[in-house]
Amino acid sequence: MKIALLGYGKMGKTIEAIALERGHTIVLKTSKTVNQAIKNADVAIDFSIPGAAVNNITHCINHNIPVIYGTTGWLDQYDRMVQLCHEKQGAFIYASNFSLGVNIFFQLNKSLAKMMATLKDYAVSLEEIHHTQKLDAPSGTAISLANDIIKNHDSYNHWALDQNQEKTIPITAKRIENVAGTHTVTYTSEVDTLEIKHTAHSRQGFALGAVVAAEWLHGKVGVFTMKDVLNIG
Ligand SMILES: NC(=O)C1=CN([C@@H]2O[C@H](COP(=O)(O)OP(=O)(O)OC[C@H]3O[C@@H](n4cnc5c(N)ncnc54)[C@H](OP(=O)(O)O)[C@@H]3O)[C@@H](O)[C@H]2O)C=CC1
Ligand SMILES: O=C(O)C1=N[C@H](C(=O)O)C[C@H](O)C1
Repeated sequence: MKIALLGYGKMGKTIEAIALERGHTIVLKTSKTVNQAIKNADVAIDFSIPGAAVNNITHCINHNIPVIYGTTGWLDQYDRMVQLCHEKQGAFIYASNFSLGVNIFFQLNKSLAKMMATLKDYAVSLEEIHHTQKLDAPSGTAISLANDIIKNHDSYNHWALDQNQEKTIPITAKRIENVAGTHTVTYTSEVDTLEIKHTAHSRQGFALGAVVAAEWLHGKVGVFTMKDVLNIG
């Protein structure tokens, strides 16, 4: 496949290496606003900045280029982009986390939330740890985990960063040099604590997942998720 990389930073470079290993060609790599050169691509993979989301996704969909979207911190515009994709019969996948491990962790989190919903003595909290260059907090993955708990546990209807309020899942975001991404979901009662945790050892898992998603999306029309790509859940 001919791939356009929108955002050529830490993730863009990791994706390039994996895409080349898997026999793909990189026809565009840019850290600037998307331009006409994208029209040669079979698929675009975007790991850039939240402020570029609407422009980059719109540009790709208007040029009939399927989009794999990994940038986090822009979800207030998600429904608008989904609508555009349907209107133009484009192809689009957003995932807060493309790694296989985290997508299995998402399923565990949902099952655990269903089980814990009847055990009212336990309070849930989330912690995410990332490298110090990360622009957004909480992480997109932590937001996905929190939203999945809210859907499956009737004691919660909001999440909030560093706040303990009624019916609200508190999220703590820590920034430590060189941490690729660690997420922990904790249920605590007076008598014990139950935790599930995912630790990324590098960016390889995210990058491989994004390339696998691009291979899967090529030739399809519609809005999909990693659950469709990995056929889980
Ligand atoms: N979904 C997932 O699985 C994962 C998601 N992410 C997310 O991906 C994003 C990027 O992460 P990371 O690679 O670590 O960040 P980096 O800061 O290393 O890279 C971002 C790149 O985007 C460039 N850029 C800035 N403006 C634009 C624009 N308008 N169009 C295209 N590129 C632009 C930046 O250029 P310059 O430096 O010149 O400003 C930079 O090269 C983040 O939102 C992060 O949360 C990260 C890992 C996994
Ligand atoms: O910025 C990162 O690095 C990461 N961002 C994603 C997120 O916000 O959840 C995914 C992963 O945790 C790494």
